[in-house]
Parts: sequence; structure tokens; C-alpha cells
Amino acid sequence: MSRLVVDNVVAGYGAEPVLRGLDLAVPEGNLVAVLGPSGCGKTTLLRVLAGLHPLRDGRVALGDTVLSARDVHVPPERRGIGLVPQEGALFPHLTVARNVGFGLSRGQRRNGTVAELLELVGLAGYGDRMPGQLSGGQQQRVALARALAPRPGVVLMDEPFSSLDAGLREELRADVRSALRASGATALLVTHDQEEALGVADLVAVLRDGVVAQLGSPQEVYGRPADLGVALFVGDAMVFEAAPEAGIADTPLGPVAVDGGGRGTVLVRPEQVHLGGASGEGVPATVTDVLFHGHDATVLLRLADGPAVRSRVQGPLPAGRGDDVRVSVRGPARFFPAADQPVTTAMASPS
Ligand SMILES: Nc1ncnc2c1ncn2[C@@H]1O[C@H](COP(=O)(O)OP(=O)(O)OP(=O)(O)O)[C@@H](O)[C@H]1O
Repeated sequence: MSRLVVDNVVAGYGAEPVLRGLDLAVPEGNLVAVLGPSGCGKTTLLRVLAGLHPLRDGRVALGDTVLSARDVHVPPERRGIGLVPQEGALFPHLTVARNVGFGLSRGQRRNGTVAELLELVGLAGYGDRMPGQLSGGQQQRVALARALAPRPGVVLMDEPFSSLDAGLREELRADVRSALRASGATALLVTHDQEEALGVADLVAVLRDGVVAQLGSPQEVYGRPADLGVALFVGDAMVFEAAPEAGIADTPLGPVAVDGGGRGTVLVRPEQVHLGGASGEGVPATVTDVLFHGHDATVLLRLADGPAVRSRVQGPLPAGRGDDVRVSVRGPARFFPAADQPVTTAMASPS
């Protein structure tokens, strides 16, 4: 009933549309992260889905019901779609319970629905508080409970964690995920944070130039990106021009196993770059710096013949600044033949 289908949608503000024939199908009950650089049209997409912005062409349907088309516009309040904005969504003069129950009938407000929703988002017993007495994360939980209150088929979230600090984000992400699962709602979460998209979603939709460049599981978009632009946007990577022969590309990091041939670009993730002792096998390099992340670290290196490269290492650090090491690439790397490299400036490497 709640499969959301976006079919060839064109929408925007001026002469040039922002969404240029966007297709997206979200299976019922899935949480899809809509990931893309600033200005690529993520919020515009949410607004079109919520019925807050008109489309010029195409169609939005929920199950068998067309919500938007050139001659159809179901008003926002009749779509069965809940919206969780970035922040500041709560009525400051109403209690938490009144905020959550805002869209419900008096009967529903009295029959324990609000208490159930507060429990679902981890705020049991907070009903009598005012929003100003809650932390930012708790306020976002209330906003989610309010969006879920009318039992919508779809919940849209526009960067719901962006104002929170890192620790709180992670905790809230996990809780939002389980609250959504428990509610059964189909959900779209807009973010420009790749780690967030990969960590929270069942599916990731990478938006570029007003269309979906790739829709896939987090593992697919990271491990088998559709093209070089997606690969560089979703996660850190190093790229080298090469002309592989017999499945081996010759790169500054040494031989790399690839799954293609002809001229093109080899993409190596930093976690594939292995560090060994100065006298072992591999390409000589010097450690120029180490960025410690707690759970792992990024080792910055300069190869003996010039280029700077990175290695992501877990566990004890095998080398420190100034050390001479040898580097080699573990496992197969993605190879993009020269013909399919639609790299745009908006998709430059995040590193
Ligand atoms: N009300 C508006 N009037 C005119 N142009 C707009 C309006 N809102 C957005 N735009 C433009 O449309 C484009 C897409 O904006 P949108 O907010 O959808 O992007 P986004 O991907 O959500 O960006 P961000 O990650 O920065 O929030 C941008 O170029 C933006 O400047």
C-alpha cells in the first residue's frame, strides 16, 4: 500500500528545472537516504513529495493513488505523508504531548496513542514537558513522534540530525531507524552526509544534476558505484589513470587487480592500501602524517616518486610520522573505462 513511486518528475523554481526527470521507487517499509551535494535538489524533491511544491511534469504515486501529476494535486494534509523538518518544528507554547497529538482527533489523543508514540521514540513520561525543556535530540524525537502520529504511509525527514553533535546523532539515528521499522512507515531521509546515508538506510539514492545517479543498498553504492562521480562522492577514494592488461592495472601504488580493460580510471579506497615494513614487498613511501579517528586512523603518505596517497588502518598503528614503509593494494579495485566518466564539479572528492 505504501510503495512510493516517483516517475520522471520535473520541478524547480526558475526557467531551468532543479529536478530533471527524476525516477525513484521506494519499496514499502524501506528507509531510503537521499544523498547528494548541496543544491542538487534534495529538499525540492521532499517538497514535491509532500505536496508543498508543484511539479511541471511526471508523476508521484503512493500505492495505487496518484498524489501529483500535471493535472492532479492531492493537498499535503490528504497525502498520508508526515514531514520532519531540520529543526524548530515544534510549537513552543504546547506541551510535548500536545505537540505529538496536534494532528489527532480528541478521541485518539485520549486513547493512549500519544503515550505509545512517545514510548516508540524513547521519550516515555516526557508528555508534560515544554519543548524548551528538551535537548535538541529530544526535540527531534518529538518531531518524529508527531509526524508518525496520524499513521502516515510515508515519513519524509529533511536532514533531521544536522543540528546535533556527533555522539547524539549516532544514537538518534539508531533510534529513528527502529522507531520507523516499528511503525512500518516507508521513509525518505535527506542528507549530504555520506556516513549517515550509508549507516542508516536500507537503500541510498544518490542525487546528481536533478536525477538519481544510483539507487542501491549502502554496500552497492559504496562497493559497486554506478560511475566515477558516484564513487568519488560516496566515500574517500584515490583515482589513477591506467590501461589494465589481463585484469591487472599498473598504478603508482603498484599492480592492482581490476574488473575491466582498455583505457580508464582505477578507483582505490584507502582501506585497500596496505602498509608493510620498509624492507618488505610493495612501493616505497614515507608517512607524512597520521589522522587518528579513534576507531581507526588515516595514514597520509608520500610515494617515493611523488604522489600523495592515503591508507585507512584499523587496530594498532603500523607506522608513525617520518617512517619509511612499503604500500600495496589489497583486493580488486573498481575500474571505469574512459567512455563512462561523467564526473561533474559537484561530485568532487570529499577529501
Ligand atoms: N524558493 C526558491 N526559489 C528559487 N530557487 C530555489 C528556491 N529553493 C531552492 N532553490 C534553488 O534550487 C536548487 C536546489 O535547492 P534544494 O534546496 O532542493 O537543494 P538541496 O539539495 O536540498 O541543498 P542543501 O543540501 O544545501 O539543502 C538550488 O540551486 C537552490 O538555490
